[in-house]
Amino acid sequence: MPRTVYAFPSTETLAANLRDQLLRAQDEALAKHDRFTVALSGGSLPQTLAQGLLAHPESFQWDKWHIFYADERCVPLDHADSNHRLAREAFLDRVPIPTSQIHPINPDLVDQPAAAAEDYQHQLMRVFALKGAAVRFPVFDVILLGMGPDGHTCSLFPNHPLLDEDEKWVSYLTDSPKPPPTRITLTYPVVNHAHTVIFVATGASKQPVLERILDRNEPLPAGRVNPIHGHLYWYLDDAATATLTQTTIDRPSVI
Ligand SMILES: O=C(O)[C@H](O)[C@@H](O)[C@H](O)[C@H](O)COP(=O)(O)O
Repeated sequence: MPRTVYAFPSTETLAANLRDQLLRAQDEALAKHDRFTVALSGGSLPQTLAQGLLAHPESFQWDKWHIFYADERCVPLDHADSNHRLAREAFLDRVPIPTSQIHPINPDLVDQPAAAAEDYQHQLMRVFALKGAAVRFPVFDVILLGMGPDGHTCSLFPNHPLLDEDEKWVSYLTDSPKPPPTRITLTYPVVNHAHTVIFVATGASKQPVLERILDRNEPLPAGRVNPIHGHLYWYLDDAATATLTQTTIDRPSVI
């Protein structure tokens, strides 16, 4: 798997370069098929995306975008803990993606996580409409991920049995060590079939976990993201990377 680790001097420059990469990914996707499929996580990611995307929204073909969530908390869609609400407030409400192409969890199933995960897999199946038995997993054009201080990504937490899921596209958990406890998440096979996976992590608080994952190759959940046919990018800032000593870091000229 090809891997590129970028460090930028600020969140602003990171966001602008990320926008540029998403534009290239969108154009590449639309040259192949008539849609651009993106999965988003929560945390600070939607705000960082907003900083880049909303500065030049006219560059994008929003009517081709399909938004899914890399993970979601099983709460009503307008709840303060909802990743969908976070993304809407950050940028989705301000770009013309057709509502039918933004895919939150089914709000009627937030009290039934197993059914919510199954329903979400069906939402994915409808968009990806896989043909042929050989195609087992959807291929997202881009999956955008954050990473917690414990190395979790999506809702894949250290030492959790979900790390071994190799069949389902979407799983659920009721024992997330980070509240709220009940969530659904994309599984490794889906993340690792994506065309492009991008981690975004900024700030000095990420130094210890980045040392473990990038310098020491510890198999924490984020470190186990390994796209089979795709490219893995780390979008980091100088603060996050300051203590890395073993990792080759690309410092592109910023746009
Ligand atoms: O579901 C969650 O609990 C969060 O979404 C979480 O997974 C977040 O993405 C990471 O902790 C990174 O968060 P930051 O981007 O804020 O560092």
